[in-house]
Amino acid sequence: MSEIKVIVAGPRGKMGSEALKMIEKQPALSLSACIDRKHEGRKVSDIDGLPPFDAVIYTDAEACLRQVDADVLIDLTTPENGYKHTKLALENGVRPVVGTTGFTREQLDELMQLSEEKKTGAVIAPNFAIGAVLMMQFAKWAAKHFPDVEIIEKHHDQKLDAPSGTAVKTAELIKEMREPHHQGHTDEKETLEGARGADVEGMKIHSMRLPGLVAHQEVIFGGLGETLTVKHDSIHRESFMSGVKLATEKVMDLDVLVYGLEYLLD
Ligand SMILES: NC(=O)C1=CN([C@@H]2O[C@H](COP(=O)(O)OP(=O)(O)OC[C@H]3O[C@@H](n4cnc5c(N)ncnc54)[C@H](OP(=O)(O)O)[C@@H]3O)[C@@H](O)[C@H]2O)C=CC1
Ligand SMILES: O=C(O)C1=N[C@H](C(=O)O)C[C@H](O)C1
Repeated sequence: MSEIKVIVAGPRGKMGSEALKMIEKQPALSLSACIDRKHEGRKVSDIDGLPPFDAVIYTDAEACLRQVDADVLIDLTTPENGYKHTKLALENGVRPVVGTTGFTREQLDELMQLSEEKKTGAVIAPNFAIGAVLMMQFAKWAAKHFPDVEIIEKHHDQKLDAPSGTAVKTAELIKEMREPHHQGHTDEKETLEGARGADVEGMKIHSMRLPGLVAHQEVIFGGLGETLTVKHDSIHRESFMSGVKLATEKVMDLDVLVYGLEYLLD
């Protein structure tokens, strides 16, 4: 396999900096450039705490994606910027691998259509941790037998989007197995607004944000006289990196956008 040339957007972030460390360890990947909000024209190696790459930092994403010779854009930024970068990448023939969450359904549909039009593969994965992908698949399976379900996701307090991309994706997978229906007492009333969480066709999603947390989710199913809990914890962001690497390699063979790492697992 020839070397895959990568641009990373968000290199100073919690995930972006972890992605740079992963690229540094992979002989099959090379860093062509970074997209950041700061440090125009400087080398990555000039920035405190980042690995010693000679790759140059661009603050203008469009200029970067037009000018730099790259195969893949890894985006780990914010919902608004991640969407813009993904669109620009597709328009410039660079394959996006997107971990950024918080895109709307309309944005995802638009990006899928653009990817198809441009015949440029893309991966948008709300969670790159293999354990989290399995947790979502197990939850989908369980929903066939346990239609009453609530999702509790817990994250660090710097997270911008709620519910998490993982919780949204989990609810979408469960929806494929579960008929919409009300859960709980039909006369139930919230005496404090929001007490029952967000509602997706009757199932509930609860989002917790606290310092000290990384990324955690429980999917709790209730049946007659029993409950089943499917649970996943990322306790370090290196948990996401084997998935980022896999997506970066596999996107080279795609000509459509896939939403979820499960499509790339054997
Ligand atoms: N799919 C997955 O497995 C995972 C996804 N995520 C998602 O990844 C994203 C990043 O998460 P995380 O690393 O924790 O967040 P951070 O806030 O730590 O990092 C985001 C980085 O993006 C930078 N940034 C903001 N705007 C721009 C821009 N226009 N161009 C380039 N860089 C920009 C920020 O810079 P500054 O600090 O100066 O604002 C910051 O360095 C989130 O959407 C999160 O939900 C997180 C973990 C796993
Ligand atoms: O912001 C995070 O940290 C995470 N975001 C993703 C999400 O929204 O699901 C993935 C993981 O949960 C960590």
